[in-house]
Amino acid sequence: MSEREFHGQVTLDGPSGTGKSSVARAVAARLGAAYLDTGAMYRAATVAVLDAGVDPEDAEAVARVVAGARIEVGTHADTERVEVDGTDVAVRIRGAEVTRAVSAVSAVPAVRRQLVDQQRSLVAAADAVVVEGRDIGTVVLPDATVKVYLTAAPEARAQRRAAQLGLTTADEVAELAADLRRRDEYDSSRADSPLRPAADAVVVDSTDLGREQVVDRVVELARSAVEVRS
Ligand SMILES: Nc1ncnc2c1ncn2[C@@H]1O[C@H](COP(=O)(O)OP(=O)(O)OP(=O)(O)O)[C@@H](O)[C@H]1O
Ligand SMILES: Nc1ccn([C@H]2C[C@H](O)[C@@H](COP(=O)(O)O)O2)c(=O)n1
Repeated sequence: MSEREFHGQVTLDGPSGTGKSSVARAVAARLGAAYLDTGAMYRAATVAVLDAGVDPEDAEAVARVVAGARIEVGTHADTERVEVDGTDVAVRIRGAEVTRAVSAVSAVPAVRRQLVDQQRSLVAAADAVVVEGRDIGTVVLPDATVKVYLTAAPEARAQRRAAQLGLTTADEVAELAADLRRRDEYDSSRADSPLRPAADAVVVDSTDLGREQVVDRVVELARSAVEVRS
């Protein structure tokens, strides 16, 4: 099978900063597949909550605000489109204010139901798609063609994130590491759809792998899965 003949779904789940987005985009480009960043959807929902002046820990109010928000994301690997009620929030969703609040918003079951429905509709419209998040292999697409759970040592993740943001001091890296730990803990311990590998996921530890090596591994898994099925 050539890479471009892939039809199906590749899921990439894992903790924060393991390389899901960068790997998923590159895999989608190699496979000629659509790309869905579900974290961006929870981040967009968080923008709506913050703009409504609602406490992210107030589950009822959060659910009400998100139910009334129009959240739209693109599915092209080479461009990012994220809008809330027609406003472009692609840059804002990556800011510290949203990052601090997103775990609480994404733990609200009604928010998850709404966004999972939307994610499944977007996936259904694509012949081939790479989807990244926390619960894609376990909840959103339990019958996906290939499931990958990406991990990396916490120190490597903090260093990579620091390099990405241009932060250099030990204090800055320590702060990033603490934020990653806090989000992992929150995302893994919530009652609804906690972060965990699906039973049939292939675990890929990227601590000692370059990004391209991880991409090669995932593309190879996609190719093998289709060959085994055909
Ligand atoms: N194997 C790798 N080796 C070195 N750096 C990497 C590797 N994979 C990804 N990176 C870099 O690590 C940083 C974090 O990656 P990325 O944003 O893709 O992670 P993520 O899992 O999507 O994070 P989050 O869940 O917080 O959105 C980026 O700068 C990316 O280029
Ligand atoms: N399928 C998903 C995707 C994301 N989340 C939550 C948990 C994360 O902390 C947050 C932001 O995701 P990121 O952009 O860092 O990948 O959104 C989730 O619960 N389920």
